[in-house]
Amino acid sequence: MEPLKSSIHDLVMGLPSLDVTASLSTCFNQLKAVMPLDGIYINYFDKQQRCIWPIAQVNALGTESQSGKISLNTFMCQRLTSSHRPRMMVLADVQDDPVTRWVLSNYLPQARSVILVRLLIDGVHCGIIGFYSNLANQYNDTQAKLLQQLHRHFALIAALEIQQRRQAGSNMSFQRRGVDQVMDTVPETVIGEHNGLAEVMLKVRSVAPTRCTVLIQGESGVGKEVIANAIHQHSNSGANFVRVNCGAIPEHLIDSILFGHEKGAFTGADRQHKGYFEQACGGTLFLDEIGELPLTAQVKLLRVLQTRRTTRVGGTGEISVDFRLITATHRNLPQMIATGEFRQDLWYRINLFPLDVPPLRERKEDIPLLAEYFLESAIRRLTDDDHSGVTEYDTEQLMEYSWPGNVRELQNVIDRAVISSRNGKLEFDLRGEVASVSAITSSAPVDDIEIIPLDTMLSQYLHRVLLLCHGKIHGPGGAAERLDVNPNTLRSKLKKFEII
Ligand SMILES: Nc1ncnc2c1ncn2[C@@H]1O[C@H](COP(=O)(O)OP(=O)(O)OP(=O)(O)O)[C@@H](O)[C@H]1O
Repeated sequence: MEPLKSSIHDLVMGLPSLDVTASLSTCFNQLKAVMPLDGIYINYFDKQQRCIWPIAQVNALGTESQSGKISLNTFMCQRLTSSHRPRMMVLADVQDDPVTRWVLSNYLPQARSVILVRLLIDGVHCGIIGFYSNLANQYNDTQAKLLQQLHRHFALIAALEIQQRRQAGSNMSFQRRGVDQVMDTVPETVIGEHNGLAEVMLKVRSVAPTRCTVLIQGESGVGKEVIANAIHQHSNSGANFVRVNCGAIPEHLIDSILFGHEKGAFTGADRQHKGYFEQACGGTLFLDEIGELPLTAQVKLLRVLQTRRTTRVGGTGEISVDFRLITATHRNLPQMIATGEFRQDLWYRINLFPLDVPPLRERKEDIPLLAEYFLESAIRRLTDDDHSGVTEYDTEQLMEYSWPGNVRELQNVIDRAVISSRNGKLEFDLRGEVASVSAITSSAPVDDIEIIPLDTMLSQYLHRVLLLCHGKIHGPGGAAERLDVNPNTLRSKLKKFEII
């Protein structure tokens, strides 16, 4: 331990610079010779905005000043500001502390064991400096106590750095707020990108800059749209991302919506409308639920992909359209080709780079991070109350469930838990599916049950639900909302059972 002690003594006496990257670099070079160390990072805790601002980090490749922010939920903020949180912590594994696990999963997923030294100014927590190794179980309390001597220097640096950033970009936080609003619909970061979605994201990064056509496949609610968005973001094109839900366009409007129309092309066309192909020019066109596109529209889409030209309804001239195409479906397209519901030639055109997004039950390691992310978003959107956060017991429960509705179902379960929480304590109801089935059968005496095929049962049940909802599928009070399923999923089931 002596070498570490004397190195830290030298550092405390001799860190002359108030420049953050220079200070981190000096520390890293001296300390890595006397303790296990793969990197050091420093970040700032912003209580008002309930987030962490990464400031800088150093590793064997050099130093890096950082930007961006990591949102925290109420539970995480409470943990950080709690007077019980020790001034330094030794984590044998980052998994041992939910806040550190969340923060590092965003930008240092390789870190395993960490010494955290809190940076306090006038006793107020303003951030941390973290010393990490990529291996678990590398540190002890003696090392942590020695490293704690560096906290004053880095607390000062963190405070100065944040002050400078605030002055330099008083409109930066405004811009970030804009991004946050977008995050509530399509998240900027893909949760699980370093865990259960690591392989998918590897493909995303390699295909993104190529403008190659991508077909994203996966069950309903797995995050296909999130992946499509990530491809667009990693392509750095900066141009439009136009999403079209093919299942949501009424069949008689498909032409005018995809291709656009000229003024007067039909009754009610009181002005010219640019179609989605035109709107996506120079950027990305994302055709979601492509399996729902009727055959007539499939033929027209194929023609656009072959010629890269479209004609507006009621128009005469052809318009060149240049866009990157991403499609997605939860349907089995080869099976649809076999039954004549999907054109094989179109499938060849769109299936250039297939990307499969695995269901949540096959990547359960993502559940804790997703739960924390959704909880934070639900609290922000739905309540002003404080919440206890996701306890270890809750996480176990969430991990045991099979999530037939995938990530979307997890998000709904968390929203419901926040809405129905009492005294800030969350209660997860994972019996949604079971409850509705028992509601149908409970009216019949047990020994009187006629066993019928599941599909017949489902078809009859959906038929009754639709009658109850006066035929309304989409929107408030509609069958999809009452059944808590995606309207497109419901629509395809209703079509399958020939109810609509
Ligand atoms: N990896 C992820 N990180 C953060 N949020 C996610 C992730 N995956 C899914 N979500 C969220 O879950 C919900 C469902 O995701 P999304 O709409 O992308 O699924 P989908 O596969 O396109 O569903 P569908 O087939 O029904 O269209 C969305 O609110 C999305 O923001």
